[in-house]
Amino acid sequence: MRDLRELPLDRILVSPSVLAADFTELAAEIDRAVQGKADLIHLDVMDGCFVPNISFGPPVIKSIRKRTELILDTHIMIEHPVRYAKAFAEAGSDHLTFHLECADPTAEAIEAIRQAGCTVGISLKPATPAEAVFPWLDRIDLVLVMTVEPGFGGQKFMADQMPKIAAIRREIKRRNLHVQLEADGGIDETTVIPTASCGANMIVAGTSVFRHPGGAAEGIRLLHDAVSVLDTNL
Ligand SMILES: O=C(CO)[C@@H](O)[C@H](O)COP(=O)(O)O
Repeated sequence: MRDLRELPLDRILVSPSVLAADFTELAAEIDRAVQGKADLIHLDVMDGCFVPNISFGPPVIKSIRKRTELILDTHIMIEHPVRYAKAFAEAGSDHLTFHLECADPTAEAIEAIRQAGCTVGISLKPATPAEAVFPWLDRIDLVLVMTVEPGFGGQKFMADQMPKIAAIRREIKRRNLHVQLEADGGIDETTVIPTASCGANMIVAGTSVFRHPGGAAEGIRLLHDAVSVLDTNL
């Protein structure tokens, strides 16, 4: 099963971001996340234009694809998703989340990603209000709320994004939509609590997983343990 639409909506899922992994042993890092019961693998693609950083692209994704059967949850922080959707799909991405703030028209980006055979997500930078994604909710599979400015791992969690997560959760519920609500940036076993309490059911974590002194599996376990006692009301 490699279809994001088949993942549960009523359970907290963890998507470790390989941006924080040790790239000299990427295969082993992926194995550790899989053994630690990651639900997906999060891939942060940065083009040096949409965000002031460059990470990796299709060749690295192609290598990761060989290592795991988990859904490759690919966050494309790029200006032109329309131009590159097919290349990411061919490399092995199952899901592509683009930014509402990118240079391409939103409808065209959604169409290009569907045409490429991937499920579709829209991400919002911290300054973009929740309401901006509402017109698109019935055409996508996932909303990604950034809890840091996109571009770098290891930043401080922005608690002021919690009302946005809560507002999007309310709208998904009100319209009874099948949409995953993901949060990303600065999430660890402490900050996951407000994030999940406000209604995010998919958690991206880089530093707290791949840089955990006890290893990636321990980082994932701590996130799951932290939310296991919550009444998340998803
Ligand atoms: O998309 C991004 C950054 O732009 C994130 O996926 C971060 O890379 C998450 O890393 P941590 O904040 O958990 O270190």
